[in-house]
Amino acid sequence: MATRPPAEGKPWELAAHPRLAKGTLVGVVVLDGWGEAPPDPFNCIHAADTPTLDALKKAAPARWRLIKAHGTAVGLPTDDDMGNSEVGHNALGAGQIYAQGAKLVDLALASGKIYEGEGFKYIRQSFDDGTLHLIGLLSDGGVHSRFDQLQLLLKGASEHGAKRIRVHVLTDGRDVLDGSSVRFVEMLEEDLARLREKGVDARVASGGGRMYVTMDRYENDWQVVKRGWDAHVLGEAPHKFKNALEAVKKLREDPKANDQYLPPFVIVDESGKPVGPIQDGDAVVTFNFRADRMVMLAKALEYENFDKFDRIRFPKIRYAGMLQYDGELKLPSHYLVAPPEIERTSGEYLARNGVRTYACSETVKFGHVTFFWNGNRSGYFNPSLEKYEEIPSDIGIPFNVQPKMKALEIAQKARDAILSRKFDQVRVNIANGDMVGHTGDIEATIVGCKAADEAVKIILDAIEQVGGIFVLTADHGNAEDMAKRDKSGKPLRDKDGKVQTLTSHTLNPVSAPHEVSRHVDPYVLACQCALNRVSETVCRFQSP
Ligand SMILES: O=C(O)[C@@H](CO)OP(=O)(O)O
Ligand SMILES: [Mn+2]
Ligand SMILES: [Mn+2]
Repeated sequence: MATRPPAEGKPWELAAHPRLAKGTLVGVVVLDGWGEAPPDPFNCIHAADTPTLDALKKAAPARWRLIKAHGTAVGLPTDDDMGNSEVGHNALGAGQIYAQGAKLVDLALASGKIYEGEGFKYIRQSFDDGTLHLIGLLSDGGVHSRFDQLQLLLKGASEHGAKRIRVHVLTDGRDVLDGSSVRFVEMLEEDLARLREKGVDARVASGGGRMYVTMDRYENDWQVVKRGWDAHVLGEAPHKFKNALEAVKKLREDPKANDQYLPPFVIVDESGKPVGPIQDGDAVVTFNFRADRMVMLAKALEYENFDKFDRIRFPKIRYAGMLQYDGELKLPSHYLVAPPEIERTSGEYLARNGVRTYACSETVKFGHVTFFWNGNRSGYFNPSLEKYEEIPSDIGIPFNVQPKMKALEIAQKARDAILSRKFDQVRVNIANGDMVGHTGDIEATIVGCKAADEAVKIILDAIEQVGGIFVLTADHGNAEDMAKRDKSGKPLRDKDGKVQTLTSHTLNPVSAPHEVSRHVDPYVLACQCALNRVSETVCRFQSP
């Protein structure tokens, strides 16, 4: 049980809902990456055939409202920050807004407190005799990491005694434009050159594309992490270069190259020796603040007993995460910045009130409706009341090739869970808008959105059969805008006149229902005026 004693004066018991009978099933459907934007050829949701959602909105337009899912509304540093799954599902699951990792790291860096914390003191013990390795996403996307934070950390670590630094870079192309890896590596190399002028031996040591190297999540494919381990830790990769700029430029010469999927590479010296494998006595920091895509690497770096792949060598290092990524596993045990303490989540309320819940998605989004939903805690609150079901995602096939993903399978599982009447809350994440949207393939994203709509129909039909209610919403935008735009909203074109593809999330709002029933007379959600209120309402609907 991940439950804690009640905070002083705050009982866990939920008050009865004024109108909704106890035992009414509540379906919660999160359409991942499904924002609201005007009709436009680059709005895949609009272009797709989505009769279920169209009918819902057309039948009762007043029941729908737009809610913000980006920026400060979900705890991000500024309103220029696009939404993402972690902050979206944290907000939905917790029913409250917390200053998120990005913001907490900003504050710790600005105040210098990051260098006074336990985590930094711990890794600093390696600075005299060992190397400091920084591993993370090289990007200013602000979803998993930020380039300016890496810059500050490099500067601060060297000022606090790091004499030898190796950076292991994961190229992005998902939260930022494809091809921008070259510019980020150039900027990083300039910073490292400045550090070298000051006598710090600082270099890039290895790298690869985030989706192919290191940053897998929810144990979808350990081979991704193994490729990263081999390059970062062992100094072994199929591609070897003299410096990182040459690496990304050369690897991008392949006409099919894509920053998200660059192969692993290591940087070698004149004699062909890797410049920065991780050795006994070194310090390692994973500088992403976001949890999901760092947990697997953190396990490989921290766990003595580990059988997911053959590590070949398990160096004795001092390892710290930028944040602690998993509050239940306390992983990693050392971290530079304390994560948001997401307390009293709806999942915990439901468990403490005897409400039975079922959560389901496919692997690539499974932790969104479990781990993120529960405030970045793995595991159940009360296994006798909860069932979490994972549909294995396709491995090794890009999602634009299989854009329907597992939408149908998720819907069928949810339908069975609803009709079984064994659960009071059934929540799912349907991944297509987001995962196919990230590929930048417009045709495929349109197919994916249609599949998501079909899945919604199956789930809502089942809810209707048992007389339940539903909350249908999204965590942030993605598929509704696939074009990079100028300030006036006009699509930007590259030098060949082609519209620049937007693979990232957006700043667009998402829709959420005011009222949550297709058939029962309207139950106006008491306090659903912002994303952060949805889950609180879900709790209250289910109160005994
Ligand atoms: O794939 C991911 O890691 C992010 C984008 O970086 O997407 P989401 O927040 O939807 O999971
Ligand atoms: Mn998402
Ligand atoms: Mn996404």
